[in-house]
Amino acid sequence: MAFDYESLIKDLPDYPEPGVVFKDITPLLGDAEGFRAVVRDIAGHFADRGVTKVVGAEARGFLIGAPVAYELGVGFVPARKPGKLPRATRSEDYTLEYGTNTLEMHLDAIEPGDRVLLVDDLAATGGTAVAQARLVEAAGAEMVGMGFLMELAFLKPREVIARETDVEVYALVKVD
Ligand SMILES: O=P(O)(O)OC[C@H]1O[C@H](OP(=O)(O)OP(=O)(O)O)[C@H](O)[C@@H]1O
Ligand SMILES: Nc1ncnc2[nH]cnc12
Repeated sequence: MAFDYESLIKDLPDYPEPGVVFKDITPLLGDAEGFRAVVRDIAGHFADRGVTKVVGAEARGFLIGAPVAYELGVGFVPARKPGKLPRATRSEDYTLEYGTNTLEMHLDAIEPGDRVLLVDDLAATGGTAVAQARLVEAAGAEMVGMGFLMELAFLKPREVIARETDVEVYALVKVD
């Protein structure tokens, strides 16, 4: 039977600002069986796509993206908030449900010919995913898919992502 992810994702109304219902995944991450199921489900879904790198955004994208990369047997590339990566970077600005931000990636982290899977805990507006897709494409590599634990479907992230790239978007939990 499929794991009941939703029972371990807690809703916090009006966090971090009024009107936003924050999805807290820390109970799921803290559950050995649930955490392993998330990682194996996303990695298994993309296992036969020739992925050579997994990209994940600071901070929650690291928590799921890095173990998915390990499970797939490929490298992990961090997309970080400004000023955190020590060498030359590319950067992209983006908007999200509660503000704006910038993500940076090392110039040499991804090469032409790489086949990249993006992994994150959640797609809300889709802005964070689009910023990462732009960084991957600017490096001359190919996006092969996006895997999320959760999709806030009412914010229509798939529409925003589809304007940028036609890769498959896979989400374990859909919130309408
Ligand atoms: O689809 P979007 O509207 O772009 O939102 C999704 C992003 O928002 C959250 O990260 P956040 O920027 O809050 O940073 P954190 O992981 O450091 O908490 C989440 O982990 C996703 O990366
Ligand atoms: N509602 C939400 N809950 C948790 N993380 C988020 N990132 C963007 N929107 C979010």
